Amino acid sequence: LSLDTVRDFLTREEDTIVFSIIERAKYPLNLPAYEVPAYFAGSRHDASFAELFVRDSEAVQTKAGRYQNQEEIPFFPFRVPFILSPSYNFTSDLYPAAAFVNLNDEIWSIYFNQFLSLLAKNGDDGNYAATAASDFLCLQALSKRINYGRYVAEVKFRGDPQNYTTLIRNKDKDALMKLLTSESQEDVVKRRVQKKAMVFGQNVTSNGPVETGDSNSSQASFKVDPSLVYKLYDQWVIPLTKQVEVEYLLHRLD
Ligand SMILES: O=C(O)C(=O)C[C@]1(C(=O)O)C=C[C@@H](O)C=C1
Repeated sequence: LSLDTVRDFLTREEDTIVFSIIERAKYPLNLPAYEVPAYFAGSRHDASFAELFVRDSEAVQTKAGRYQNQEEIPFFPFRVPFILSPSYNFTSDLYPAAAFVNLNDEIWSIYFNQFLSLLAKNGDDGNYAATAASDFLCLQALSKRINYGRYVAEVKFRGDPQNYTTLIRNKDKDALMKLLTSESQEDVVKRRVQKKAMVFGQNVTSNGPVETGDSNSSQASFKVDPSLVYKLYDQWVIPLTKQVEVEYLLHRLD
């Protein structure tokens, strides 16, 4: 585990995030998937269709062993007596007492309450299950990336244990945030994801050159507005990753 390898991981995860939001943008908003039907209120199904879809999908993937690797954390943890996949002895580089840190609740809420209406066009085509399936992929990709802040923080702690230890003992969140921040790196990340949205989301035809999205071409030629992907990282993904890093560090000496 080194700063280079964790950054390589975050870079590769960008592809998954961009592809998954391009897929979600195929469908209109499909609002009924996110509302709790009145006839469910108070019952054990008191949740939106999208939530029920994620719960059941995660239950299947938990049984299949998906969360045996600590890199991924389910939104709805689910206990199973045994798992179906061949066993594998995952080692973890995380500090055990801090490994639980995650921001899945915040990710869930931002995705449904703030991001989705910026991504999907208004409308309802009834494809609720396909829509929820693509939401699930977006949520998994975002969760994996943001909660990977635990690994980034572990690397940073090991690289400078003395300074981090002092700040952790003082529970100085602001100073921890400052010490782990690299504004130049954040800038690289945001510009790169915007470019990925242009490259992965361009319209490809069999003849003529590949359209490269320069800043003059209209945004309508991209499947997802590249500036929305920039905003996703600028306002949510990077700040939440940093919050995960701080929370992890606060438990790093427990
Ligand atoms: O690459 C790092 O050093 C990270 O901590 C990750 C990250 C990010 O979310 O991309 C977060 C904080 C830093 O300011 C820079 C980048």
